[in-house]
Amino acid sequence: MGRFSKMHGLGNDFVVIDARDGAVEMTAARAQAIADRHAGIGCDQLILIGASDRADVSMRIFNADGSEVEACGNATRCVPLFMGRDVLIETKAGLLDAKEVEGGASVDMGRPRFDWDAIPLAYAMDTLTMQASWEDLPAPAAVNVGNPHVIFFCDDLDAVDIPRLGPIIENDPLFPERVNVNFAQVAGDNHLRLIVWERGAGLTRACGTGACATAVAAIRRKLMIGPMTVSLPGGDLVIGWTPGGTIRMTGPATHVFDGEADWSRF
Ligand SMILES: N[C@@H](CCC[C@H](N)C(=O)O)C(=O)O
Repeated sequence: MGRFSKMHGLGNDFVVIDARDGAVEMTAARAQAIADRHAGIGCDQLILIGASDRADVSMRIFNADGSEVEACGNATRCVPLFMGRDVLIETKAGLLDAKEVEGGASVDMGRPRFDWDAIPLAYAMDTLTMQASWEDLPAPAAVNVGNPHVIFFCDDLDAVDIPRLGPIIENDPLFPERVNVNFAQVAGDNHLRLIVWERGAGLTRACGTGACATAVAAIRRKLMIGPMTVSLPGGDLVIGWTPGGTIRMTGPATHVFDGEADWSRF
C-alpha cells in the first residue's frame, strides 16, 4: 500500500505521492488511471515528489491524460504544505523556491520566455501579437513559463465558447507540444478575469502557470503594470512581474485528506 495526499490550489486538484524512497513507478497509463474521476482517485494532475541532489525535493507532474509536463503553479504552492516547510523544488522548468504564507504559499516561478521556438511554435512569428486566428478571437500572445501558454484578451469572456474552442486550439499544429489556452478579460486596474483550458486536463477551476503567463502578457501588452489580481473560477491569485525579472505568484493551497492505495491496481 502507498500513501497519498489529496490537495488543491483554488480547486485545481492533485493526488500528491511521496516517492522519495523510489517505491512508486509512474507511467502515463498509471497516472491516467489514478486521475480518472470515475474509476480512479480523481485529479487534474498527479504530483510525484522525489529525492533531489540539487534541491530539497523534486516534483514530477502528470496531467489527467497521462502526459508528463514541466510546470504546475498551483501544485507548486501545495508542496510546502505537503512537506511542512519552505522548500526549493527541482522541476523540469528549473528550481522553484516555494514559501508558506498565511493560507497558502508564495513561489518564485522563474523567468518567462517569449522566443517563438521557446514556446514552442511550429514556425517563427511575433509572440506578443501573433499572426494566428481562430474564428472571432483576437490575435493572441504566447508565453512559456516552464510550460507553453497562448493568451487571448477578450472583450466579453462570457461570450466565448471555451469548451468548444479550447481543445481545437490546444491541438492546433501551430503548437508542436500542444498548448494551455488562456481566455482573459481586463476586469479593472491591475485586475484580470481568466478561464483556462489546460493542455491534457481540459477546463480546470484554476491554472497557476496560466495566471502567470497571462499576467506577463498583460504587462507586455501595456494593459496593466502589476502586481495584479487574477480571478479564476476557483478564486484569486496575486501575480507580480517586472520585465527582465522572475514571476512571483502568491495564493491559496489546501490539504484536503490523506489516503492509502495499492498502486499495482492502477
Ligand atoms: N494546473 C497547472 C498546470 C498543469 C500543467 C498543464 N496542464 C500543462 O500541460 O502544461 C497550473 O496550476 O499551472
